[in-house]
Amino acid sequence: MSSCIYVALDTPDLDQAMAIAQRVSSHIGGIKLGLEFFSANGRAGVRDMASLGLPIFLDLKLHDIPNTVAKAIQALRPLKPAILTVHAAGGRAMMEDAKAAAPAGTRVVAVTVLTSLDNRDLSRIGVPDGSAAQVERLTLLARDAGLDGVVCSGAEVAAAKALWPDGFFVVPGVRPADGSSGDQKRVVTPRAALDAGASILVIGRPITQAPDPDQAARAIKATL
Ligand SMILES: O=c1ccn([C@@H]2O[C@H](COP(=O)(O)O)[C@@H](O)[C@H]2O)c(=O)[nH]1
Repeated sequence: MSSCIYVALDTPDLDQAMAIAQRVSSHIGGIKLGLEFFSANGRAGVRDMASLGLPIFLDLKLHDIPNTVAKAIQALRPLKPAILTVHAAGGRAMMEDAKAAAPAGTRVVAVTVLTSLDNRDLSRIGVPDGSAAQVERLTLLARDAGLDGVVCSGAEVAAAKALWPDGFFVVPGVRPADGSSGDQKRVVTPRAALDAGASILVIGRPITQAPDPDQAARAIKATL
């Protein structure tokens, strides 16, 4: 059975990303490449990673005016990523244009509230009523814009899924019970995220920074 774990390969080093992906490939369902990897390696690097045969989640979190986001996605079309992210805060028109520009078969999902933010951070950027309310608002906006799903923390995924039962829910900020949270502020365990309704789990440092990434991925998978 395919794994719901997407490993986040947050490194500028293509060889390192390739080596980790190969080591953990039997425990994961896909590879997540973000800004760090893409800024260093571009579309050619994404193609190299895709040669491993696993689905590619291109997590660029696009957030700009609708025309700019649509043109950026058109430039990414040849890569045919399985999943692509935009920020829901870019607004409904931006999300509609993002979906229209994406290749058929690519899930476009909207980041609601970054898992590195807590309610104090949100209050400082003009969101006084907390992450739960903001995730619900932006989930409805993403649904109405025709996207495929959202990114939220495991603490909000059950409520988001109740609003959008057939949505696709990406949950980062996932940590094994004994794991360090680092810069993540809204964290849950892999098992709790899945039980709450996550479609896929994004897991980076708990696997990539472990002394033995293969063993770490295997141990996390065993809890699911
Ligand atoms: O709200 C969000 C959206 C995306 N991410 C990304 O997920 C991984 C998490 O990495 P860890 O090392 O497991 O913390 C990372 O690539 C982020 O860019 C997120 O964490 N939160």
